[in-house]
Amino acid sequence: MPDLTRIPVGGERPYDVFVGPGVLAELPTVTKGADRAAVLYAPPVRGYAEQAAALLTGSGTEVVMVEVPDAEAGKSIAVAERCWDELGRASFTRNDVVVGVGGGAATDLAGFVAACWLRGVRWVPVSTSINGMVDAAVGGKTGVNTAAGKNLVGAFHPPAGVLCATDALATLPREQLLAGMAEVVKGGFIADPMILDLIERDPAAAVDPAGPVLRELIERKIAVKARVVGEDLREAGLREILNYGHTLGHAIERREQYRWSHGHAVSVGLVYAARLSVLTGRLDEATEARHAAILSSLGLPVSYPADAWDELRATMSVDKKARGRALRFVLLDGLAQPVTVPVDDEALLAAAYRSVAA
Ligand SMILES: NC(=O)c1ccc[n+]([C@@H]2O[C@H](COP(=O)([O-])OP(=O)(O)OC[C@H]3O[C@@H](n4cnc5c(N)ncnc54)[C@H](O)[C@@H]3O)[C@@H](O)[C@H]2O)c1
Ligand SMILES: O=C(O)C(=O)C[C@@H](O)[C@H](O)[C@H](O)COP(=O)(O)O
Ligand SMILES: [Zn+2]
Repeated sequence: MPDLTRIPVGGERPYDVFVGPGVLAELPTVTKGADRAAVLYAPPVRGYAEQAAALLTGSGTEVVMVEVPDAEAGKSIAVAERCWDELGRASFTRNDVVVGVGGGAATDLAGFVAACWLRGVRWVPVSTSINGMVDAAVGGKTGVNTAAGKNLVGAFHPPAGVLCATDALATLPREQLLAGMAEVVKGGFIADPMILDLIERDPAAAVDPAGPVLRELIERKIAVKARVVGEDLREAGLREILNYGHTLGHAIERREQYRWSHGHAVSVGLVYAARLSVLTGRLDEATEARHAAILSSLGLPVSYPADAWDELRATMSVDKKARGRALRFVLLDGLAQPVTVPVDDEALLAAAYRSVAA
């Protein structure tokens, strides 16, 4: 029997997240009833996608394999259109299912392809990266990037179930594993401080894919996300807290033309958001200092070039939380007390940037 944890996600279309080694065996159950499955994957996880395909074929499902460009290069309308062509060629119907295998980029794309095909077919992310497991695969936010910015085109389309393949972490490049920890740390600051305690106690154990601490951290962060998206799928309010650190983070990703990983950009964005929380009179400096200390202990970046501010500030204006001309930030009123507030004081925004300016 595989050692799996089940984390339920509520809301109008509830589903389960399964976490653990051997979780792929659940795929035929989660896709039950589909005549066809399109398995979308990027080259680094081809072997894993082939295992998924073999299981589906073995359970009587016809499989179409669709290899997509890796990482952010796959999150484009052009790639999505190629996937829809494949679904058309395979005569995909509303009875069929899209399976996305890989990191957050592959599952964001797969979910978006599924959300649009026939105005919405079932989909299942099989997540193979930390970022994917603790964040991207859970919650039904799907989408692609455009020239205007990150994730600006997409849909809320909850999956039929989520499989977090912790055994796949053995092949995840170390840098990607560490990058994924930025979203885990985010979860600690906005909702579950035990995450921070566990990392501070032993940062090396926290990123050991063979040890129990990383598994606990993954499950804790999934539980945070499950609680939030179960209550507010469409980001009408509460869900915005999951964007802590992302206003600046997304701007950095775009400025770097996605050569920086999402997690690295979010890491800098978290330090910035913490400083802004202090400057707006909300957060104490000790909690602010924990941000950079914890992120640095995991080998994550906490600074960015000083001369980039003007460009980053301009990009932040297309952040999805903005309303009219006003930027809105997720800040902390204290540990695990996130709030979304408008900040229109340009001097304050620039002053907060000095905390990350290298
Ligand atoms: N939808 C959401 O709610 C949400 C949440 C967080 C992040 N995201 C998105 O997720 C993306 C970041 O996800 P990511 O950090 O997983 O990056 P990624 O998907 O780009 O994966 C990073 C790299 O690791 C490779 N990889 C993944 N799993 C592997 C494995 N087991 N073995 C070997 N290689 C493996 C990938 O192919 C890629 O080369 C961003 O596009 C971000 O916007 C979305
Ligand atoms: O699930 C959410 O909601 C999040 O904000 C989680 C983020 O970590 C994630 O990067 C998400 O893709 C960002 O969403 P966006 O709407 O700001 O693009
Ligand atoms: Zn994120």
